[in-house]
Parts: sequence; C-alpha cells; structure tokens
Amino acid sequence: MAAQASSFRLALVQLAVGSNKATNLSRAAEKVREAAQNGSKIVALPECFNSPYGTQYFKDYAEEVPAETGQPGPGAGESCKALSQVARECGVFLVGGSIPEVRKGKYYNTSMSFGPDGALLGVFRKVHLFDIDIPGKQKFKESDILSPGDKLLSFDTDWCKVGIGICYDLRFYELASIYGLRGCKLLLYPGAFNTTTGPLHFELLIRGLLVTKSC
Ligand SMILES: NC(=O)CCC(=O)C(=O)O
Repeated sequence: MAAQASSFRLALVQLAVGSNKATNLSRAAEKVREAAQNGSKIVALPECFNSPYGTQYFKDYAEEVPAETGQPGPGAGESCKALSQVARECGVFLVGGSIPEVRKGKYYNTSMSFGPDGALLGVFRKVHLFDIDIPGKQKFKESDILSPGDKLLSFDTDWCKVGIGICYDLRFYELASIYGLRGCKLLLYPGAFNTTTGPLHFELLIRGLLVTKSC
C-alpha cells in the first residue's frame, strides 16, 4: 500500500439554502470550486443542501439514487449528477451533504460521497431521525416523512479513512465507535443543527466523542 501523505486541506461548506433547487445546486458547485482552488482535497457540503430543511419540502425535492456506487447512470437525479460532475472537474473527494431521497416509495435523508473521478463511493441514509418537541421553542419530526437508514458508510482517501453520519447521528456515539473500529481517522457529519439545542450541545457532543476516543 502506498504511504499516506500526512496532511491535507479539508473544506466544510456552509450555504444559505433557498427554494430554487437549481440555484442551490449551482451555488454548492461554486463553493466546491472555490474550495478546490484554495487547495482543499476533501470538501463537505451541509445537510439538506438542495432543499429547504422541513418535512413539508422533502417529497417535492426528493430524487432517486438508483445506483449506490460507480459513475451515475442516466437514472440518477440532478443533484447526484451535479455533485459527480463538480467532484471530477475539481479532482476532489466530495461528501455531498445530504438530500431528500425517494426509494421504493420511502423517503430518506441521504448523503452521497464521490471520488475525484466523479464516481459514487457510496451512500449513507441518516440512521437516527431528528424528532424534537421543546414546548414553546422547537417542534420538528423528521420521522413524519422519512424512514431511517440501516447501513454505515466509510471509504478510503489518499490521507485517511473517512466515516459518514448526518447531523443528529452525532448524538449516538455507537456510530462513531464503529467507525473508529473500522480505522476511520476523519468523521464527517453534514449538519443543520437547530438553534435551540445547537448552541447548547454541538461543540460539547464533538468534545465528548473525542474524549471517548471514538476515533
Ligand atoms: N438536522 C438535525 O438532525 C438536527 C439535530 C439537532 O439539532 C440536535 O440538536 O441534535
């Protein structure tokens, strides 16, 4: 096995998402290009980057992801094709945030990861759906529409093995522990934390994972 380079630049893209899917996709591609021009080798987009994040939007914005690995075929959705294209154009590993996916009549919150040749390395469907009801503050129930995923995704890069989760999955350290056991040195969880629990817990959760040496 070739020796792994010791350092690389990682870009974590934040986006203000609107209601126009084509605009969301082209802004995401623009940011991937900008990151690559600045030397990033791995680029990650946020959760639900092609659609507003709300259960009322998921069905309208959902796309099919017919094949989970390889170059996207003609049946692939527009987000899958756009991500593959920009990963190849820029020669970067791209963790494509997440999008609403429809698959055999069920809906998922799905993250697609691509290699520098534009091939899909795999998909991850959010395992722990985010349901919250804090009276007077925040009420949101992903499970009204979405089904949970049941598989993890890790893949090799030129620098380290990467494990993928999505936002609320961060709260379940078992996922990170499994990725640690698989040898992952980088965990990427595209997120759209809410503004009630986010400021309270986000950094704390990450520190907790590091203290338990999950990876
Ligand atoms: N998009 C999400 O899964 C939100 C998770 C979140 O806000 C939390 O507190 O956990």
